Amino acid sequence: MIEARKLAKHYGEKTAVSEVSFTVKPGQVTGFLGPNGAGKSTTMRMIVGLDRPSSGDVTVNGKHYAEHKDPLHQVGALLDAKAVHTSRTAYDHLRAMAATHSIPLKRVHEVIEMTGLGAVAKKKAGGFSLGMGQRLGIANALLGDPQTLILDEPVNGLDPEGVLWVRNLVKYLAGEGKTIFLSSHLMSEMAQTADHLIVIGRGRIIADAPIAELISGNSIQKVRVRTSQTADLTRLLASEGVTIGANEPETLEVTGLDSRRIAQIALDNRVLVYELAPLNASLEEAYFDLTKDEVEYHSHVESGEPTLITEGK
Ligand SMILES: Nc1ncnc2c1ncn2[C@@H]1O[C@H](COP(=O)(O)OP(=O)(O)OP(=O)(O)O)[C@@H](O)[C@H]1O
Repeated sequence: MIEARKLAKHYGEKTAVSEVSFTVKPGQVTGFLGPNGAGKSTTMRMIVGLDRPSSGDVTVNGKHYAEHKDPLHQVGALLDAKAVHTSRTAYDHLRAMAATHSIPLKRVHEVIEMTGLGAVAKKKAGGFSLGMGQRLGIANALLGDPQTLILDEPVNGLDPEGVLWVRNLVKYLAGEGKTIFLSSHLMSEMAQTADHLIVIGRGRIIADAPIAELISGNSIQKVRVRTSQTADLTRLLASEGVTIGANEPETLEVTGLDSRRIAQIALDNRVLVYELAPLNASLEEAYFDLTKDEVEYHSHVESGEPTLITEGK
């Protein structure tokens, strides 16, 4: 369990995190989302004591990270996959970590096996690809079989098999009752992995809810209707005050009425409808809706050339 209370971090004039309060519960995967520069990494770093809060407080399993006598058994973190001795082999890195935390060598072999590092374990970490570096970072986080796992962008650089492996791993660990807190910019991946989401924008929490609730509450539900009588149906639905889009022949996308009501109107007026499909809103839509005013760095592509502009600084 991670509990943040009015947690804040300022760098001079810059507020990276502004008095955030949230709880990350055991037994589920909690995703941490937000635009670039929103404060995700800073928050995660404060949880494990790598950054000192300017004010407020955060505890893991009831204590500040530094107060735990067995920190690696309490919290495993992947915050920067490049934070390894480049001249050490993966095996030596994990072995040194285990030796300094009274973790048996057997566990080193276990995490190497679990993370698929077997073939490269005796190679120097400095020569690792991004994906192999991520796997080593995850192996490191798992070393103490921690109750709480914090992963900043764990799937960054992983191949599709690796992405699937991380998804299954964190779901399995959550099922075992562990607390899992992970960030990712990959919306489709987050939608498939997380049970609960915390969304941060410009250092403030803008949503903290189960993923299904967040999607249904922050996106527009549409129904796709296929009919050869698009003109007739458009006229009939127009009187109901709906918004109708039409991007394909014989197809309408209706916003503002549910499929049952559309079916009833079509039946009452002898309009033949051969498909009626509620369109599932995506996490991406909900996310863009939630964060549209919170994005610090916008990409502009009017001229074909992306430009970075900074607001609010
Ligand atoms: N050491 C630092 N000194 C000054 N400003 C910092 C420092 N670390 C972070 N910041 C600023 O704090 C804000 C939050 O940064 P942070 O890295 O936590 O965001 P993030 O949500 O993790 O972003 P990203 O998705 O790009 O990784 C940013 O505006 C960043 O520039």
